[in-house]
Amino acid sequence: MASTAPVIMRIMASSIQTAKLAGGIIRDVLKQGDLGIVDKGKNDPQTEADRSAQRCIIASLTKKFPGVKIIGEEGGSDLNVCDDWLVEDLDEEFLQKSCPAEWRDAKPEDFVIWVDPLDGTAEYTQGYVEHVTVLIGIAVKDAAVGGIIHQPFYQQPDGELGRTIWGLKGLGTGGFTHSLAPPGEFIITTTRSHSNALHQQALNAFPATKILKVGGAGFKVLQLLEGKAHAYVFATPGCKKWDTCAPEAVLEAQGGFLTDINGKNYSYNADVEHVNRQGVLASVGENHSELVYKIPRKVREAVGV
Ligand SMILES: Nc1ncnc2c1ncn2[C@@H]1O[C@H](COP(=O)(O)O)[C@@H](OP(=O)(O)O)[C@H]1O
Ligand SMILES: [Mg+2]
Ligand SMILES: [Mg+2]
Ligand SMILES: [Mg+2]
Repeated sequence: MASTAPVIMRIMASSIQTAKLAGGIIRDVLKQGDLGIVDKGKNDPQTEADRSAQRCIIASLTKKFPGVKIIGEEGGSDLNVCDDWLVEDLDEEFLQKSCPAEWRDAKPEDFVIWVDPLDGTAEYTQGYVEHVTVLIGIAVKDAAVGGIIHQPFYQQPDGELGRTIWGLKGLGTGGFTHSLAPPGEFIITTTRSHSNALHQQALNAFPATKILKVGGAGFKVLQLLEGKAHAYVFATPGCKKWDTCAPEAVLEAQGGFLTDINGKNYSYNADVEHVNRQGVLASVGENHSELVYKIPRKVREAVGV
């Protein structure tokens, strides 16, 4: 099965296993205590966990899929890793599923894998570990098609740490229970560490009954999927393609939308600009275009159409 399944199914099944190992590395760095924080820019920390998790993910996926382009947040990594960090196995349960017809013939050169080894780094360094996710996004040509969102610090009912959520357009999602957000309320989830005046102007335009400020694009999209919020608003540049590729694919595989603040999906081919200049707007579905029109024109003009 493993060697005959379509490439996209093998990439997804391998990414599920790889995200789990990366999650273990992230827990280990925290346990050992020295985070090795480096500032990449204003409000843009990188830790030993970001660096090590990226090496594990990119080394494992490069070895398994040598013809596939992989782009990681932390830049060029040393792929010479110990055997313990090389993930060989595929998630067998996922491999049993049937590949949607539209992706069956996609070839290695059609893919770009966008890797955010640790989403929510600021929160990780501040102890809000439940906001942390590992994101592996799978694009085919321009579109975000598949995604893995792994939560290293999610506590399972049996006490085990870690949960892995996946989504593939045309197939569906797995690893969590989908819920609808409370009707009669309008709850927005948004950044807790990258706000600015422009973003605040957009937030003020929504009739929100509650605003949740949490870290990470992955965690915010999980809040939409689990019915904790109705919309994710980030009306300024700052997020990058590795932040949104996996969350977009998982959310849209569940019937939601993740777009820029003009309602347009981003492109995820290998040549695109990494920054999502037109911000992020995500919702669980039915009224996405109404949300787009709530954002003031001034904000829209400031980020460019
Ligand atoms: N102004 C900014 N500068 C740098 N990174 C930003 C940013 N705004 C958002 N991001 C990145 O987008 C992701 C989600 O941000 P937020 O938690 O504020 O919603 C984070 O990913 P990382 O933690 O992977 O770097 C964060 O660093
Ligand atoms: Mg970062
Ligand atoms: Mg990120
Ligand atoms: Mg990151």
